[in-house]
Amino acid sequence: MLELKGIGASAGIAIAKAYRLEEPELTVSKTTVADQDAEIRRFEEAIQKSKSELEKIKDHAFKELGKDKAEIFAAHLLVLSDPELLNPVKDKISSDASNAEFAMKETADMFVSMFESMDNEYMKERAADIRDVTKRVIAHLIGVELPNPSLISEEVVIIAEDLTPSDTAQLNRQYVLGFTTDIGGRTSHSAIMARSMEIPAVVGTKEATAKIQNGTMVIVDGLSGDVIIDPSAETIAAYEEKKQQHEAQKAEWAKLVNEPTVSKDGQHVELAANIGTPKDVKGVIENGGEAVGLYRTEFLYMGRDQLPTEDEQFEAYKAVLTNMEGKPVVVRTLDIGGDKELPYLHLPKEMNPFLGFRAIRLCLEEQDIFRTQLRALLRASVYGNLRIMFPMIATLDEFRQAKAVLLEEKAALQSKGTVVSENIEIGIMVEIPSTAVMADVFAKEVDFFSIGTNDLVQYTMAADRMNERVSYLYQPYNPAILRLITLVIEAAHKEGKWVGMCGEMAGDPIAIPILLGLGLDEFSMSATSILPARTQILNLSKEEAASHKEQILGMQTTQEVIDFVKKTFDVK
Ligand SMILES: C=C(OP(=O)(O)O)C(=O)O
Ligand SMILES: [Mg+2]
Repeated sequence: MLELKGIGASAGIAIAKAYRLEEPELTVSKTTVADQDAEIRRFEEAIQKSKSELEKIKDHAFKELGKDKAEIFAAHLLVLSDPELLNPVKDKISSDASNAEFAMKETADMFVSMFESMDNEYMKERAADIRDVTKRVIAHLIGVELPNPSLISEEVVIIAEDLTPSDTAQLNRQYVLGFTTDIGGRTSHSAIMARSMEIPAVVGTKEATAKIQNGTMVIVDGLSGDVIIDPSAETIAAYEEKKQQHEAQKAEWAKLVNEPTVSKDGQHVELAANIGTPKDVKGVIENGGEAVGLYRTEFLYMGRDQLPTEDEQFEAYKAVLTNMEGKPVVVRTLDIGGDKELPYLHLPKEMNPFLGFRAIRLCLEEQDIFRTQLRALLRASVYGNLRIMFPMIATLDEFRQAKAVLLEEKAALQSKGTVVSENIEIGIMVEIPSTAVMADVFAKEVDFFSIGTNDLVQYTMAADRMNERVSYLYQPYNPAILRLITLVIEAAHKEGKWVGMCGEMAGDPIAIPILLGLGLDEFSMSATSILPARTQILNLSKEEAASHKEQILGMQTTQEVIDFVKKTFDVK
């Protein structure tokens, strides 16, 4: 039995066999074959096996994830039937007496570099398809198994170096009971996805892949951040018990689903949820969310091979607004970049993607993408209470430009007779320190702020939110962060505007008493954090929390803040 310590990223306990999700080694080298005909047959068999595997994946994707995702695999199947790719491979085997894997790789590399150098989106996508299927064929030829999380059909815990947000979105909740990764932090997007999918997860263990073999029994404790490898029968029994306690606790919280969030001294605050897809609304309702405080629309653009159309987006936004039945829904415009990539945009690799061409910066430059999204939002606005929010605003000028584009699209729609709501609030994320510092200036022009502490902390502390080696610097309760938050809340209230927070800090039991005392109006968090947060706020007095404001803001270190909150507000 061995124990690893990581970061509890999604509450709950999973006990199951390990399933290692890794990119296998697929290097090939050239050898000379004596029987070229036999080698060609071996190649054809590998193609057949790859095809039947892809057929299965395609059917599964169609059932579980819909037509769009299934089409990716249909395109892969077409590549595997294309004589323009297959014949040169066979020719190479015959003429050079080359081994099949080497011939396949050489031929595929030639097509990939040819297609990639063309200034044509379609051809670039075909290059990506060829790269993908080549991996599969070579894996068959050299006898290596490619992992495929969507084909898992028994209960497992996934072990990976890292999971991309779209890997996470494709996990089958029925069989994937939990996951653990070497890298990542609580605010990496795979962790955020895990919380919205309610899959227990521990990230940033540094050595899960080095220490855990396929098939080993593993316990993932997303509450404490512990991962137990090859546990004894007693340990399993103890964790089964802890799991049941957690379930019982959840049942207690569930009694507050329809209660308002009112502090002990009668002050109401709004508890909202962060969502990534329209399907997440069900979890918001089940967990008693009073609003959607952040709809991360970028997930609509991910895990596919082209941009979503205006109509597809309209349907998604309409579904969220309709299902929230008039409760507020803050939709954030496309925030791509950082750890959220869109391969089909073919953006050049950057040295510092979190500081690069992303979010509103990209939208103001690639206005077709931005305007399509805004039109879809404006058309959907009549189905509920829509609020539009721009991400990563660093300057007032960016906000003004984004708002001007929105108003232009609104006027254009109205001139064509489309009805658009007149009550759409327009706000911004505060996740860049310059914007927090200038909040008094912004407050005169925006309708609301939502503080994105996931990024605000990383930019203020200069500590990458994904990098577990600097996670000691990732300090949401650092007085520097608390002072920035205070600047924003005070500036907004002076102008009669409201302030929310949609970074993970909003659902954190240590942060909640501080934020309540600072006057935060709306707390937006993973849906599963809402009921514990409500329970906590029902037992806090806002006035008393506010009475500690100056003292907390005057503290010198993060630890001082933590110790004070734990003692004063009885937080575990
Ligand atoms: C909510 C935020 O946005 P994201 O986590 O999507 O970057 C944030 O930065 O706090
Ligand atoms: Mg952010």
